[in-house]
Amino acid sequence: MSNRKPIIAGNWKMFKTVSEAVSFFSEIKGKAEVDGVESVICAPFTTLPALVEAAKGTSIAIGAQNVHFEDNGAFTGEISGVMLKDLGVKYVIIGHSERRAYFAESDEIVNKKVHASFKNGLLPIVCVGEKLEEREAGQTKDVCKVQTEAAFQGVSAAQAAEVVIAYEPIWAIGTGKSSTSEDAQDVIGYIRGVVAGLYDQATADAVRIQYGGSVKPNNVAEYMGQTDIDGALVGGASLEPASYIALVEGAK
Ligand SMILES: O=C(CO)COP(=O)(O)O
Repeated sequence: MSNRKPIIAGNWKMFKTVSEAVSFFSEIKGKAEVDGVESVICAPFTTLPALVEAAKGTSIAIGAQNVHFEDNGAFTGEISGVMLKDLGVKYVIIGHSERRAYFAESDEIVNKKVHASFKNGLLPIVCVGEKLEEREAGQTKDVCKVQTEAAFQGVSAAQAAEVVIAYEPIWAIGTGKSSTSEDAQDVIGYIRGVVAGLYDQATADAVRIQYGGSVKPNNVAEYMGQTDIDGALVGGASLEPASYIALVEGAK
């Protein structure tokens, strides 16, 4: 039905110095490169120049974990899409639940960042997902719908087709309590339907949707076996070279 290319993205969060990042990369080079699977490392800003350099001539893409929505200006401590593009970064994670929770990132800011990404030739990985109490209250799909619709506001169909969505139930992040693959498929299939409602079925069929939350080498294949799950956004298990390589291999 679709020819979506599976995409495994490691989200290192606030881990690794430049030398640790370069050493990691030298170990995954040639290994976390599997035909038919896209491999992306989303790393701290400080490591990006070295990683982009190390990734030259490989099929591994480099991503950032945040971007400011303005191109430049008096925004102390922020990094813009212009700066990331200049480095050679391809992807940027937007709206991770940790940024929503600890840095007051609203749906509106997420949307502005999605626009800033496209303006600067970066591809957004937009994170959506419910809190435990929202899940228990039966609000999972409603929460994902609101977050997805907000993120895509004013985004053209051609751009939308290039967005990667990461469905990350917050209660599954870093807890070892992963969603079952059936539950993840249920929500991700629903999110695809939300995109179809905003655009059309062809656009929705083009969008890649990852699952994230305690994905490990031993469960990645199970998620990948589901119709609508096109990859994984992985925190903890992306930090060790052998584990990251196994994730990419498991996504074949
Ligand atoms: O937040 C995540 C990826 O963005 C998931 O983290 P873990 O894989 O450590 O649960």
